[in-house]
Amino acid sequence: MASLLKNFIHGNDTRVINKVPPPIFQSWKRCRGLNVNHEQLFQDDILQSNRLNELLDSSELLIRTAKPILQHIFSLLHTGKYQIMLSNNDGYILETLGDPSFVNKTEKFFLTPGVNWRENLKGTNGIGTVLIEQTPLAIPGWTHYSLPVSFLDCWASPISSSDGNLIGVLNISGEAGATHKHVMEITTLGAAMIEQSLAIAEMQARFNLSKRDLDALGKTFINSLVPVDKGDSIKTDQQNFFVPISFNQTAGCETQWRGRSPKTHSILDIAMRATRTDSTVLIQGESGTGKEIIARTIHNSSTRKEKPFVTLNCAAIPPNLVESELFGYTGGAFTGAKQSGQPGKFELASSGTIFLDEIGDMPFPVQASLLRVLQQKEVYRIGDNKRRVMDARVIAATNQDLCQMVNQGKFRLDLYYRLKVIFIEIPPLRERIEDIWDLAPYFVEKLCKKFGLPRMDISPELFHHLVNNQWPGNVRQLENCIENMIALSTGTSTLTIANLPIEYTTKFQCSIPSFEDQISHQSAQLEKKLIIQALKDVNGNIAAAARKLGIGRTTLYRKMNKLDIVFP
Ligand SMILES: Nc1ncnc2c1ncn2[C@@H]1O[C@H](COP(=O)(O)OP(=O)(O)OP(=O)(O)O)[C@@H](O)[C@H]1O
Repeated sequence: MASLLKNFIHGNDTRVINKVPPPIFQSWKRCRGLNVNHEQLFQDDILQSNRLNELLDSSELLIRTAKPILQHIFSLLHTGKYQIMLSNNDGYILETLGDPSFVNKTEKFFLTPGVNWRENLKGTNGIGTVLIEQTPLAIPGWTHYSLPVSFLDCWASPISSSDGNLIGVLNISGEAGATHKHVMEITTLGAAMIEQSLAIAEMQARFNLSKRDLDALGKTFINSLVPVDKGDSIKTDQQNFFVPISFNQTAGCETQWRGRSPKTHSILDIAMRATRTDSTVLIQGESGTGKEIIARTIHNSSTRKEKPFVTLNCAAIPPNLVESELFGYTGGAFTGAKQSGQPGKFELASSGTIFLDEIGDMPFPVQASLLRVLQQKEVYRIGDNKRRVMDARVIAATNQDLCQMVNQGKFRLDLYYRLKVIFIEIPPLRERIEDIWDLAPYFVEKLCKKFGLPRMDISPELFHHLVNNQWPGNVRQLENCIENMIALSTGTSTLTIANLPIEYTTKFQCSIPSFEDQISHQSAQLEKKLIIQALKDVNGNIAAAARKLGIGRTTLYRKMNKLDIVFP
């Protein structure tokens, strides 16, 4: 393999071009064009300690955010014979972490903070070449343009800020020729984790800043309106002033419903449109996804908001009592009935909203009575023939698949359609994990207030743990987990993984796919991408694609089959 580079340096491009990955070939061309030294590695551009300290200070956020992630990914590199490096977007190494015996070996090759690894200085290498190509790359030892570093196999991935600017590179180096499993995937995942942590940190900073600005703005505004000596009225006006602000911030939605995912946005969008009418709404979603909170949001944002919001959990009361709970009864209507009689939930919800939770558990015979009420807009108490107008808006919720229940004859088709005039499906939290970025800090703030504790932050590692869990109990489980951590915390200002109760750590291990599994999933995706690209490049010619990929035709067919690749 090393002879390929020699051939290239001597100008034999045609011998090399098809045997070297295109980004490496381009990099070699750049290095040759710039006369980068092939035999020696020069000590160009190494920062003196004062300049290095300045650089480390100005990169503090990136380093602080990346450090725990570097430790985490180092723990995943099983043999430990690796060195991880973080560089900035100028190619300067900012931080390194590695196996001490291996680092001893690499130090003399300048893999230390303050050394610049731009491609024009050091030739083809993980940091420098990725800074130019801006894509994850594997740089096997023999592809390094500078011979002295050919003893290293490297993998590197770019790190971008939330606005898409390149801010650095994550590079992992190991001994060339050794067996390296999943290092490319670990590198790209590590870079993605750093990007995610930075986005969270930025968001927290922005939130704190805007809260400070808002407080300052509030004070200025009040001071300019109200004479300073009227302490009480200042307080009242200040409260009034903040009401429209928080109302606007939640896009007109009067119940706090957190979440930034497109799925949550579209749910809120349907919910807000539902407030304009009195049509029945059916909300479907797993337990703890927020069905009740969305029902309350619809009620609180509608013209009915001053009227009652009455809930009936159809699964929580004995089937024989559901009817009397819903419609009420007259005195002595049945054994055990109150002498004075009792209004039903429909009457109690008059002009407001009735929320029928777990509607899938409504007994079949009661479904017919409910349908009648919805159609005729009137209720009769059990044992009574006095007609009462039913003007409550009905919102029903279920965690079962009602359509399937209809097919199985367990739920009435006509009632199903009556309820499903507006349909809202809330996906499980694991399908909208971006929401955790809003939900977790929201619950921390809410629960700190509840327990009378000072504000707390969430460490980036804990955030990663939270966003990587499957949350089978959805938002409720997340809230309970955070409540647990806060309740058991002892004077900490930042919640970390150490605050997770043991049983939760075990649960995390059980419920999330192992890192190995995640990696093999990622590898499969990567493999799929490469195969599709190769097929595209050769217009679907299987033999040519197999040659391009360096595998046999049968293997390619087998892989296409396994990865569901259909290529016309
Ligand atoms: N988007 C959200 N923002 C803030 N809190 C939320 C959100 N979604 C759910 N919650 C909170 O999570 C908990 C569970 O929500 P909710 O009771 O609405 O779920 P549900 O789907 O009705 O559950 P179940 O099916 O078990 O009745 C509540 O404490 C609720 O306040």
